[in-house]
Amino acid sequence: MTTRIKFCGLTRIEDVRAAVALGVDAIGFVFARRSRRFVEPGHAAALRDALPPFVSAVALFMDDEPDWIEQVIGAVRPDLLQFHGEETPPFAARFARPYLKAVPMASVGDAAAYARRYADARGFLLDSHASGGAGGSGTVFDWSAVPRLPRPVVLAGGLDAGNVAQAIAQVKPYAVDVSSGIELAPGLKDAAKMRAFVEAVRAADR
Ligand SMILES: O=C(O)c1ccccc1NCC(=O)[C@H](O)[C@H](O)COP(=O)(O)O
Repeated sequence: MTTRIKFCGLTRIEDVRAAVALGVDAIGFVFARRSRRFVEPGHAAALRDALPPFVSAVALFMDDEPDWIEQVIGAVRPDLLQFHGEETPPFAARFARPYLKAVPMASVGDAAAYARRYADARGFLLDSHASGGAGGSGTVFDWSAVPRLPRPVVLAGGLDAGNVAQAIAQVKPYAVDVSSGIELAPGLKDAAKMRAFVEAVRAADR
């Protein structure tokens, strides 16, 4: 099976173009203001316009106000929302857009029960949320704790070109998601690391 690839936390047009040229499936833009990878909606809209058909734009939020989320949706027209905080299932559903729910694997005891709560989620992004933080920590969690889930699993948290093949072999996720592992600095991606990551995923799929 082909493992889908999402690159997250992009802020520069050259990084978006490089990711598209590598054939990634989705690009994540972070609209949580506390993030070091935050992008203004107007700038993200320009980045989004560089995406060809069949490459998805994903808008990330973390306990943000509904007005802010609506503003971002209006400006960026994301294909998918991604919620990283304590958003409840009704809150996540109120925007009438498909969404992923991030599951904080470092703190959630029963990930399957957690996932069942979010009956409307299109998939679950399993991340470490290291030290009670958000996402994008660059920290791996214990992959043996990944249960069978009723909808697609997007594996995130500390992935890079060196460990993603092992992660795919062990978890067999629908998709992998990376931010820190393809960066020079927060929000600034590295062309060589992006390429190495995609090549490692393709090799793992063969
Ligand atoms: O990236 C952030 O700064 C961030 C802030 C608040 C909520 C979510 C955030 N990022 C989510 C992600 O980018 C993914 O979880 C990520 O791909 C995994 O990150 P990493 O461990 O750095 O690869």
